[in-house]
Amino acid sequence: MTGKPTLWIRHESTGEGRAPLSPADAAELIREGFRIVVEESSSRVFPIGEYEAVGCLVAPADSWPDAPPEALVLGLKELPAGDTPLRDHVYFGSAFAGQKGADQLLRRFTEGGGVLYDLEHLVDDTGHRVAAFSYWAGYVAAALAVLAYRQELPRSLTPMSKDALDELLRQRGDWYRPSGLVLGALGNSGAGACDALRVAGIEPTRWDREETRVVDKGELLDHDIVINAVKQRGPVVPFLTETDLDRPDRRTSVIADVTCAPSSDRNMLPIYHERTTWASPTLELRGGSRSLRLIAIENIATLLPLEATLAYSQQLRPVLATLPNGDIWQRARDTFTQHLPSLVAV
Ligand SMILES: NC(=O)c1ccc[n+]([C@@H]2O[C@H](COP(=O)([O-])OP(=O)(O)OC[C@H]3O[C@@H](n4cnc5c(N)ncnc54)[C@H](O)[C@@H]3O)[C@@H](O)[C@H]2O)c1
Repeated sequence: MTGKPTLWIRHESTGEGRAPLSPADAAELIREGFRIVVEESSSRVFPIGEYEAVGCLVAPADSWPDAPPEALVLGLKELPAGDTPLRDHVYFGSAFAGQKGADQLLRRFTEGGGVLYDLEHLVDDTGHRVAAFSYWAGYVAAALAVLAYRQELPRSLTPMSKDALDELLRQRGDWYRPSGLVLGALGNSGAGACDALRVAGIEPTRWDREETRVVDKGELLDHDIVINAVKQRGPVVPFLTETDLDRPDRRTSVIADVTCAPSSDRNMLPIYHERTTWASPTLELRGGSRSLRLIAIENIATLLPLEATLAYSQQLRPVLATLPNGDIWQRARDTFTQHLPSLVAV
């Protein structure tokens, strides 16, 4: 890429309501000289007219394979299955950690002469991700944990507005107020989790690195609700293991794990093996009178597509503005290239 690329925002074939860029941020990039094409979408939280009104061009849903060669396709979630060669694409490709189908996907990029700029790997010079859905992931996780605690979790969870979620969350009446602990409280997800608990009338106990130098498991499990929003970069000593769940002094009855990485060596809560889902948001870890339920949903911020998109887009826009040759993009290209040699071995 040399000059500013055309940004081509694709429809999310997974039915995702979030988008990588809001109409307001698209308008800003257009003012900075970008040409932006937006595909029509039945699932996106913003109607296509809002993009059109700020000067974006409109294309039919799923027409990105025919985008002009200079276009940089921008999306969030996985592509529809296929084997056609791919050109430059920005999205969560999930292909750099040996995931299922990763080699085939990377091969499609090499065949098409394209680069996969993985949103997970857009990092600054200290290695920090430049855009993430963290705050709203923490918010939703804590909100669902409170609702699960109160046995008020809606049967089927579908995207909603923050007002609607907060309305569910606000404590009515003078019932017992559960206690809540947020692990990783000083981080982005942690901040969201704390805010959601406060909406529910719960002032959270906030633990971060300082408070977990030596983990007091008794104190940890003395909270009705525990939210794990910790981010670890290497192998860890877990906060809890399976046997801790049977401690007679356990008060905790709902754990929400924002981290959601049961098979990772960075998992601070090796107490479950499968994530939970929108269709089945809680997993019973212990039953009976001392029940314990877990919530661990990937892409959990999808429940609030508007807030999640606005926050994400605000972080991504200044990074997009540095295309094509900003350091972040150069680093992302290097990351892509570094993951290609594994293809030679297959
Ligand atoms: N489920 C989802 O949809 C979803 C979405 C976004 C982020 N996440 C995950 O949420 C987690 C947090 O992400 P983030 O962006 O908020 O990270 P962050 O870097 O903003 O915050 C992480 C916090 O964890 C703290 N921490 C690290 N080690 C700790 C320890 N041993 N004890 C206590 N605190 C510790 C850090 O000091 C920091 O405050 C990550 O694992 C991320 O992958 C999940």
